[in-house]
Amino acid sequence: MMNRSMKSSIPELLGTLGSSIFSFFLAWEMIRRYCPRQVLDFLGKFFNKVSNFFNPNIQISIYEFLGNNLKPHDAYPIVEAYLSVNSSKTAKKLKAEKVKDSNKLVLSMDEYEKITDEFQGIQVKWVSTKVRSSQRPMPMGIFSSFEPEKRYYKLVFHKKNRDFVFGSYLEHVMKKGTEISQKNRQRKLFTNSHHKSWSYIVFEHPANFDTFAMDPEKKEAIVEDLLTFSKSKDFYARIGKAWKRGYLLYGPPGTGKSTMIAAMANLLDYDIYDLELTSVRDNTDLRRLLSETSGKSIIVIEDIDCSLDLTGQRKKKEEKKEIEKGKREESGSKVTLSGLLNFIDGLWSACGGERIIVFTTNYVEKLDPALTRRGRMDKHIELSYCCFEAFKVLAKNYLLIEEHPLFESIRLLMEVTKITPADVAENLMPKSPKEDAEKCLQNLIQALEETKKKEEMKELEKKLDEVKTEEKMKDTEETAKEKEETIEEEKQEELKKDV
Ligand SMILES: Nc1ncnc2c1ncn2[C@@H]1O[C@H](COP(=O)(O)OP(=O)(O)OP(=O)(O)O)[C@@H](O)[C@H]1O
Ligand SMILES: [Mg+2]
Repeated sequence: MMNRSMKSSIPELLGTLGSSIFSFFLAWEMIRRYCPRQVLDFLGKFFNKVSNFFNPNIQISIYEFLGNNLKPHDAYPIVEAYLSVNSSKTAKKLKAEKVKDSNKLVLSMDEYEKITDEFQGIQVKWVSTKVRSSQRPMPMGIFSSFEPEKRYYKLVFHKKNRDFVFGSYLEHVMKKGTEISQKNRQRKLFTNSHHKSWSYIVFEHPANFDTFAMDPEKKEAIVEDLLTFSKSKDFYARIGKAWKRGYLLYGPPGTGKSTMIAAMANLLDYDIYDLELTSVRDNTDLRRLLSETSGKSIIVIEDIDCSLDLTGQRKKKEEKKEIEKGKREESGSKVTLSGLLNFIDGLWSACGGERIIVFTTNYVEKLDPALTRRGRMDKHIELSYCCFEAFKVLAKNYLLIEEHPLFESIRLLMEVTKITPADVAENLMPKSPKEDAEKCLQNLIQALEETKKKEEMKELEKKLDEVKTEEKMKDTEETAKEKEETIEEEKQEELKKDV
C-alpha cells in the first residue's frame, strides 16, 4: 500500500523527470545545431570510445553511398538482396519497393528494423538504419552545409566471432546476395547511339534457343559452348586468360544473327551492350565505353564489315547502309581497327570477367583476318538459309504442328531453294484468323516455288550473259583477225609497189 505522501510525490517526480529529459534534448539540439563541427566530432569520438570500452560487440557499417559523393557502393545492394530473403521470414517491419519498369515488388527491411541471422551455428544481428540529413541553419532561415540522408546496414556481432565473421560469414553473405540479386535483377539492353555514354532500356526479348530455327546438332553445340564458358571462371583463372569469349556470327540478312544474340543473353542471363561504332568518336572513347560495361554481359558490334577497315576508312556495304555511313562521317568517328583489336585483347579485358563479344556480318569474306583470327573470335558461326530441320522448329513455333502431309513437298523444295528463316517465319504467320496451318503451309510452298523460279531465271540470265560475253569476245577476235588480214593485204600491196 502506498501512503498519501508517496502518492502525492509521484506526479512531482514524473514532472521533474519529464522536464529533465526535455532540457537534455533541448541542450543536445542546441549543441547539434550551433556547436562547431570540430567540437561535435570530438564529442562523438569521446562517447564512442567510452561505449566501445564497455561494449563486447563489434559492428560493421555498409553504406549505400561512398564518402560524401553520391557514388553508389557495390556491396550495399548485395547485402540488401541477402537480407531481403532473411527479413521477409523474420522481420516485423518490411518495406516493399517496385522494381523499375516492372510489376514486381521486392521486400526489404524497413528503416530501424533489426533481424537476427544464423550461419554455421553463430548468431549475428543486422540493423537497417540511416544517418539523418543535417541542415545547419543560418540567419534568415537559409540552410548551409546540407548533407543528405545516408542509409546503411549495420552488422553487429560478438568480439569472439571476429575471425568467423570476417572470413566465412561475410563471404557467405556476398555470395548468396550476389546470387539473389542476379536472380531478381532485370536485364538491360544498353546502347551508345545518342549519348557519349551508355543508356539502357529493360531487355525483354522473348528469343530463346528452343524456338531458334537451326540444325539441331549445331544448335546444341553452341548452347554447350556458351554454358561451358559461363561455368569456367576457375579454368580461365588457372590458364591465366581473361574470362571472355568472342563469337563471329555471319550469314545473309534474315538468318537470325540478331535473334541469336538475344537468345544467348536469355540463356546466360546477361545484359547486352549494343555498341554502335559509328557513334564512338575515337579510340579513347571506345576504351572508356568498354571500361564502363559490367560483367555478365554481351558486347555486340553489328555489321562490323561496314564499320571499319584496316586504314580506318569506311567501307560501303549496300544502299541502305549509305545513310548510316553519312551519319558516321558527320560524327567524325575515328575508331581504328587497331583500337578495336586493342579493346578485344588488350588491357581493358583485364578489368573484369565474364564478357562475351559478338560481331555480326553479312560478308565474312570482307573482314580483315586480324579481326577474325582464332583467339580473338573464338567461335565462327555461320547462319545460313533455312533447312528442313530449321523449318520444323518454325512450324512448331508458329503453327504448333510437328507433322503434316505438306511437309514432304516443303522438304523437297527446300533442298533446291535458298530461303531465309525470316522469310519462312513471315509465311508461316497467319495473316488473318481464317488462315489455318494448312493455308500457311500452302503460302510457304507458293513462296518457295516463286523463289525457285526466280533462282532459275537468275541462273538462266547468268548463263545468257556468259554466252553473250563469249560471243563478244569471239566477235572482237574475228574483227581483229579481219583487221589483221586487211593490214596484211595493205602491207603486201605496198611491198609490191616498192618492187
Ligand atoms: N534462325 C531463326 N530462328 C527463328 N527466327 C528467325 C531466325 N532467323 C530469323 N528469324 C526471324 O526473322 C526475323 C529477322 O531475323 P534477324 O533480325 O535475327 O536477322 P539478321 O540475321 O540479324 O539479319 P540482318 O543481317 O539484316 O541484321 C527475326 O525477328 C526472327 O523472327
Ligand atoms: Mg541483325
